[in-house]
Amino acid sequence: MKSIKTENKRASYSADCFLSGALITDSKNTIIYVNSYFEEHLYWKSDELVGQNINKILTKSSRIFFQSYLIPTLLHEKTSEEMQLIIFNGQGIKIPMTINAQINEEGKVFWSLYNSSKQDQLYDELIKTREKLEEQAEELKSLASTDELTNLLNRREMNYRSTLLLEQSLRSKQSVALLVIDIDNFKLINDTFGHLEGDRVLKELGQALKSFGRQTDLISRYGGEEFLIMLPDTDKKGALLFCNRLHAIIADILVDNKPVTVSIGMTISNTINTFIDLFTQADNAVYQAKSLGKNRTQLFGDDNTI
Ligand SMILES: Nc1nc2c(ncn2[C@@H]2O[C@H](COP(=O)(O)OP(=O)(O)OP(=O)(O)O)[C@@H](O)[C@H]2O)c(=O)[nH]1
Repeated sequence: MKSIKTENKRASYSADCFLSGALITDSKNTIIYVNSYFEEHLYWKSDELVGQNINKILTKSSRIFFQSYLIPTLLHEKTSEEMQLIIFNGQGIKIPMTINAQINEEGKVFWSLYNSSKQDQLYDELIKTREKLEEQAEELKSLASTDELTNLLNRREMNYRSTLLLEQSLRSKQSVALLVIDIDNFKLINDTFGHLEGDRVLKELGQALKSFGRQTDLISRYGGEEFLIMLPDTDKKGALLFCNRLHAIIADILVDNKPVTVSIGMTISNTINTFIDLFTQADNAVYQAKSLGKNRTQLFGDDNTI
């Protein structure tokens, strides 16, 4: 049995004691009750709202949502929880609110409204944090796959991408060209002009290769002064043309007013080559180019150099 004391205590509480909005509308969507939250926190006086259609406090998009979703849901389910609506406060400012509502048999709807601005801020912050983390992950990925000095692909990334590209090319029966490019007498540049000058040459060569190559070419710094390039969908003729032009643009890089030169070992894939096969062939070819006097391109398996 409830004591009289408890009953009295209950009676002294009302919807005005809660830190959330309470609102009742009738079956014609006319507001018939608002609690004091509306005056204290949303700057609406009770008599400005009671007798008015609920549309008075809803933004345009919220009205559409109210008519097309909320009311049908209430009629069908009798309750509707955690809906997001934007309402105007008495000063005309838009406030995001989370709504719980239930409908009774007479069609009266009992609304409880919670200000969700802080929740929205939290979502915003979560989204920003997630975007930041994604950016950082991208940066890390790029750092892990790029050579710091030249910004070209590093050896590990080149091995990975070349293997993929070669597999695709074998499937589509296209040939690829693999070039090993080795700067001539680079030790002499370092020893005579210092490591910083050597680094400048590496950087400039990296830039030249990048701006010269196509978007689909794989261009890497493979080791100290050795660069590896894979050209998709390229035959012997196209690759030789590429190498000739490469010698010309690299000659624009000067050390002590003299053009830098490179030796290039080149090979063209056939239908059964692996990446290791191709690399070994191009590496042998560059060795041959060096021994034949440097500053030239040597095609693997060919006696002539260019
Ligand atoms: N400045 C600089 N030098 C590097 C870097 N990595 C490797 N090297 C230098 O590159 C030089 C390569 O020398 P070698 O392998 O003898 O080749 P080379 O002098 O070009 O001789 P050839 O290949 O026969 O023309 C060495 O002196 C290395 O120290 C780097 O990141 N920066």
